[in-house]
Parts: sequence; C-alpha cells; structure tokens
Amino acid sequence: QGQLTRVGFYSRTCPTAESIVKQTVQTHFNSNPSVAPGLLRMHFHDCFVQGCDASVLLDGPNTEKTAGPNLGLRGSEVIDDAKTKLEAACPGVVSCADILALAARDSVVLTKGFTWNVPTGRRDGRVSLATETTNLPGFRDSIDVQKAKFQDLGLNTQDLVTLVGAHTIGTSACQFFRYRLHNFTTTGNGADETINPLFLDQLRSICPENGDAARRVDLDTGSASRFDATFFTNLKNGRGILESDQKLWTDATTKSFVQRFLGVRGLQALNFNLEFGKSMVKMSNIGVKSVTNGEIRRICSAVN
Ligand code: HEM
Ligand SMILES: [Ca+2]
Ligand SMILES: [Ca+2]
Repeated sequence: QGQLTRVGFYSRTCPTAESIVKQTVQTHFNSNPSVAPGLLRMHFHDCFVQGCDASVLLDGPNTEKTAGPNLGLRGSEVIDDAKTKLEAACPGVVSCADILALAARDSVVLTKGFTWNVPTGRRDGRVSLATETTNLPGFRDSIDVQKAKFQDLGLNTQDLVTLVGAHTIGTSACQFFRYRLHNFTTTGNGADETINPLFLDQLRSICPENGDAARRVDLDTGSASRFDATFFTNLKNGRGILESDQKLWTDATTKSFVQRFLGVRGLQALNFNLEFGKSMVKMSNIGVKSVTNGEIRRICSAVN
C-alpha cells in the first residue's frame, strides 16, 4: 500500500488547518485538561477499528460509539468545534480523521510531551460497527494477545510498550481494575500479587469493593497530567493500575523495553517521548482510506 498521507497535506488547500486544530484543543484544554487524555485515547480507538478514519465519531445505532470500550471516550466536542471552524475557513477540505490525529498530537504537546509531524491526508470512513471493536485490546488480555492485536495492524512489541505509555496521562474508572484488589485470589491478601502492598491499601480505600465503580484514578500515580516516563517507573514499582499495564513488567519481552525507557544499565536506552512520536506516526497511518473508499465529512458525527 502506497503512502496516502504526507506532512503538510493541507499547506495549499487549507494553510490554517493545523493551527485551527491546535488553537481549538488549547481552548478546551484550558477549561478542562481531561480532554487531552480523552483525545489521545479516542485516536487510538479510531485507528484500531477500520483504520484511522473517524469511524469512532459516527453516531447511530450499533456504531462503534455504542460499544463497551468506547462508552468512556471523551473529547468529541473538541473535534466538532474544530470541524465547525475548519468548515468556515476551508469548506469540504479537512477530514475528521485528520482533525483527530492532529488533536492527539496537540494533546501530547499540551501535557509537555515532545511534538512530532503528523502526516495528513486521511479520508473519513462510512462504516462503523460496534461488533468490530473486539479488535481493541482488553485490560485483561495476556501479553501474547496484546502483541497479536498490535501485530495484526503492523505494530511491533516496541510499538506496543511505547503506545501503552500513553497511560502516562489520564485516568481509569475503578470498574476496570477493582477486581484486582478484592477476591482476585483465594490465598494471601486476596489481591493481584503484582500490586505493591502499600499501593494496594491506597487503591482499596479509593475503590472499595462495593463503592462507586465510576470513580476515577490516575493511571500514572503522581504524574497524571505530564507526558513523561514515570508511568514505567510505576510499573517497575508494582504501581500499575490496569492488569494489562502491570503485565508489561511481568513479561520478559515487554519488560526489556520498559527497562530501556528507564535507562537501566547494560541495555540500550530509549527516550520515551521521542519513541512515542515515531510509534504514533505508525499507528496513525493504519488503514488510511483513499478517494475511492473515503470522503470528507461535513460534520464528524454523520456520513455525508
Ligand atoms: C493493551 C492496550 C490498552 C488497553 C487494554 C487500554 C485500556 C484502557 C482502559 C481500561 C482505560 C480506562 C478507561 C476509562 O476509565 O474510561 C484506558 C485509558 C486511557 N488509555 Fe488506554 N489502553 C491500551 C492502550 C492505549 C493506547 C495505545 C493509547 C494511546 C496511544 C491509550 C490511551 C489511553 C489514555 C490517554 C487513557 C486515559 C483516558 C482518560 O483519562 O480519559 N491506551 N485505557
Ligand atoms: Ca476507525
Ligand atoms: Ca505522567
């Protein structure tokens, strides 16, 4: 498949496209910083189902939006706002899929990560099926399953570890990890043994067995609003929130990448923020649609 995207795709047709997206994300971020993790996650959920084509933004019965893993997505109002401004500036030119890819990058920059150039030129898809969200990795998936789901889309083990590092920002509801805290085993303290004991006490008090399942906890304790490598330090210390996150430290193949991000002696160091941009460019080129199977939507929540 020839490359359909390139950096600066809109430089002639809509020179202000990237700055309009950036400005819009910034404005929303200023009043609600949780849009940054929200937009980053939304782009990931878009790319893994039908490619990066804004299928995740379509409204309607049985669309991707209605499926379990997508119920908690946040930030579509930012995309809609940017789209309205872009339609005023350059009608019919900028795809919703590109707005989402740019907004994900801008979100990383707003949380003090490194920037990268986002190739653009994606077109918007016309298909969105709740049933296809099984492509998305689950928080209880084994490392082998996680690897397979990434591999199917052309992403290797390094990309997996790097991209999951997105959990350096944002939060999770208790419902996605509370089972690790109570009655996980019938022996010992009943919790997932990979959890640091002091951390376990803290998590149990925030997410008690019959407490509020919607209560939110930082995925990167102590650094949930900063795009840095401390998420990996937390994994090393048994302070991962999701079972899938903590498993990156249990499995030998993924652990070595975590160690390289931490600069462990004897291993070739990797800079998390630098690698993140590279893996994002790979992810955001998954299944890009062409003129024959994609369109430029007029509004992001519906096909033309
Ligand atoms: C094995 C792969 C992954 C699994 C199982 C997973 C699972 C989850 C879960 C269960 C949550 C909490 C959702 C909620 O409470 O609403 C979450 C949050 C998040 N995920 Fe992932 N994720 C994975 C990979 C990724 C990737 C590759 C990215 C982006 C490149 C990403 C970005 C995020 C972000 C930024 C949040 C915080 C969302 C917020 O605060 O609104 N995740 N993830
Ligand atoms: Ca998609
Ligand atoms: Ca962080």
